[in-house]
Amino acid sequence: MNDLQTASADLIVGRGVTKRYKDRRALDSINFAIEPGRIVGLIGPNGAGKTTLLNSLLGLQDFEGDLRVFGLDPRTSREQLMENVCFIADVAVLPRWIRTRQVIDYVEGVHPRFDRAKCLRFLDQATIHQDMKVSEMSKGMIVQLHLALVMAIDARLLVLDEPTLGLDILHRKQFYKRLLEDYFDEDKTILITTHQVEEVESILTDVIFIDHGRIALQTPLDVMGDRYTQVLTSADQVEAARALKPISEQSMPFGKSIFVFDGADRAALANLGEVRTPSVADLFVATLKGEVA
Ligand SMILES: Nc1ncnc2c1ncn2[C@@H]1O[C@H](COP(=O)(O)OP(=O)(O)OP(=O)(O)O)[C@@H](O)[C@H]1O
Repeated sequence: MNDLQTASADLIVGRGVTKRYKDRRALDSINFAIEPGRIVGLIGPNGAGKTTLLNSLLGLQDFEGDLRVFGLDPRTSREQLMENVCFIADVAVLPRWIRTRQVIDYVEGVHPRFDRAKCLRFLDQATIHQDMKVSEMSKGMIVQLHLALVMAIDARLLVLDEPTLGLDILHRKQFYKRLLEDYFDEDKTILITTHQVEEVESILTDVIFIDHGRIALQTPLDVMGDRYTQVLTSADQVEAARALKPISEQSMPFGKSIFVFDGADRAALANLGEVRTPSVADLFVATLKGEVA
């Protein structure tokens, strides 16, 4: 077994991970695991602990508990870890004065697995030339530049922290589509934090909901439909639905209500109204706030 293989099948494993700031716990003894070959959405409201968790697993800050990434402790093996990790913060951070060539020089200098020729091929496709300044690029071109940089790094773990902040919906969708089509394969794992659940959910294989420093839910999306059911009822079925102990309830116009159930029998729920699997966004709100978006 080489240094980057883990004893278990998991790429990242956290046990009792805690981060304290004086008397506040930004991470409160969390347990979680991420398998290789997955695209995981780390989703939580402001101040939930997303950035704290990313910083911990990237070795950027100290914490208590046990956290392994490729079997390595990020506190002591950050350098070795970074050979297989690519971390990109939001796409709006490039300084406007910088030229494409300078950005490429920088990434080449800091990342051992950056392939310059590959990056240039992606940029050619996007018709971004090397002397162009960021200030001369449209938002869409900046997205392409970021993608070219990301996709030219042969990292086994890609960590994206709010990658599309500041972009319009078309460019946000374009970013995720290309990431999925041109970058992702089963040897890679992508961890994305975002508030914009709707547009990322179509590419995710798993979600981790985090709130107040705790994991509220961790589930692969392909089993989510077996566990959670959303039902739209008319007014006369509301009491019957409540009796089945939904995890959330929301009133709708014309006396209708939307309920989300955890682990209830779908056939029984079908008698109450229109049944479907909740979206990730609906489930997120139901899990965290007890009402459906
Ligand atoms: N350096 C720090 N000193 C003190 N408290 C901090 C520090 N960094 C984060 N916190 C606190 O830890 C908690 C989690 O913060 P974190 O930045 O991880 O949240 P987040 O989920 O990334 O939020 P956002 O979506 O708003 O970026 C918050 O209550 C925050 O105030």
